Amino acid sequence: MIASRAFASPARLCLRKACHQPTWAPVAFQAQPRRFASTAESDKVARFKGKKGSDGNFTVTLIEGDGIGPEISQSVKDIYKAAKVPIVWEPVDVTPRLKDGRTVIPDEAIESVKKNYVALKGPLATPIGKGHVSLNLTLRRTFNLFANVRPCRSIEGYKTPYDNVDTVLIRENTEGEYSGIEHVVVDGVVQSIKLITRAASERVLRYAFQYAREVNKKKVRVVHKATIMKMSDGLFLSTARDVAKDFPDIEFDAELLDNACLKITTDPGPYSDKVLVMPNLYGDILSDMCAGLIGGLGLTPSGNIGDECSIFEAVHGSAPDIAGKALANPTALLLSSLMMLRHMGLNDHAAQIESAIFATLAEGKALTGDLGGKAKTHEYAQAIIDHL
Ligand SMILES: NC(=O)C1=CN([C@@H]2O[C@H](COP(=O)(O)OP(=O)(O)OC[C@H]3O[C@@H](n4cnc5c(N)ncnc54)[C@H](O)[C@@H]3O)[C@@H](O)[C@H]2O)C=CC1
Ligand SMILES: O=C(O)CCC(=O)C(=O)O
Ligand SMILES: [Mg+2]
Repeated sequence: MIASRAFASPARLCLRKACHQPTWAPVAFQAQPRRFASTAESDKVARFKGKKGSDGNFTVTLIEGDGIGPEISQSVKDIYKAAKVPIVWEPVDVTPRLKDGRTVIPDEAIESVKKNYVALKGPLATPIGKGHVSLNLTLRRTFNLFANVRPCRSIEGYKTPYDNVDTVLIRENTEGEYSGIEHVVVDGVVQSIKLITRAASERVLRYAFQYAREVNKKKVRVVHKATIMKMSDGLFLSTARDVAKDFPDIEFDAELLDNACLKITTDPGPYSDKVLVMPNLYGDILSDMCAGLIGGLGLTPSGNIGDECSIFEAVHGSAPDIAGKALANPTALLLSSLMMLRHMGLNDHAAQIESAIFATLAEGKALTGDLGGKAKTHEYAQAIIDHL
């Protein structure tokens, strides 16, 4: 089984006029370090699970996304209809708008997610260099989705050099290397600031420990480079050591990022009893790396979890190289939607669709091109429907 169950207004923080991208203040910046309070209250935070209407249906915001987004979203919609999942989709457009020099998500989309608490999202493309900021990151910051949970598990019947992958990466999702604080120092010299706060670190670390308990993983491991980034990763690591004291039932240790890459690709087995938690960039890269071990980005789901809203999306991007050709594998978005269903407590529907996905993959008759098959996106979705 794929492991599952798994706001503050953005402000402008620009150190120099030459800064070419709108940037953000850390969501919960605290100038003064503080001692850790008792876990009791912070561990009991309500994570809203969606809202059931009087007709018994949940309304869920749907952001279809760019590139392959509409194709894979259609597969999810078709399979959900066939499985009679009690969800009414509320599609929203997140085409960015410029407001006071900042890229913003349209108000209608923000209101929809705030109202429904839960959203499923296809990939959104980000221009390289100049152009709008990442809408993916913008959404995560807008809704304060502080933990990005990325499970990755070998698929039974689909052969890769590894048959024992079962990793869960939890990525700090609001700051770190992706804070977007960049400026030109002088011509030819730019500076990008990796912002780490104790508050945001503590929040995601606590979540990682709670998650480990919930999915019966024995250990939480911080992946870091505090040898080099002594202050930033150092703060993340020392915060982890403090938080670990509040979870005596969960073992805790730490590993350097480069060594973690070597060890996971050599033998992922020893990682199956652990939850790996890390700053933003490391989680982004390691999650694509783990996807490569099980058959690629077409297979790996994720959930962006906040205290109020949560947005579920695949690990992959808009895949412009295959967009519009019905070649995309919708499994990653589908599995993300199953994380969403479990988050909402719709476990039976999740289990039914999950079994149909894994039966279809194991049967191997209707695989998409990324898995060596010839099936079009909708043919693979139909095969899943036939297995329901
Ligand atoms: N969360 C999000 O919405 C993300 C958005 N992006 C954005 O996506 C755009 C494209 O980025 P890339 O670096 O090309 O990464 P990508 O993840 O879109 O694609 C990488 C490779 O994996 C393949 N691939 C990805 N998803 C697949 C699927 N479902 N089925 C079959 N093959 C699949 C693609 O064809 C490509 O060869 C960029 O603008 C990037 O910023 C990238 C990652 C995450
Ligand atoms: O926002 C983007 O363009 C890429 C984000 C990304 O790679 C990820 O969330 O995994
Ligand atoms: Mg990525």
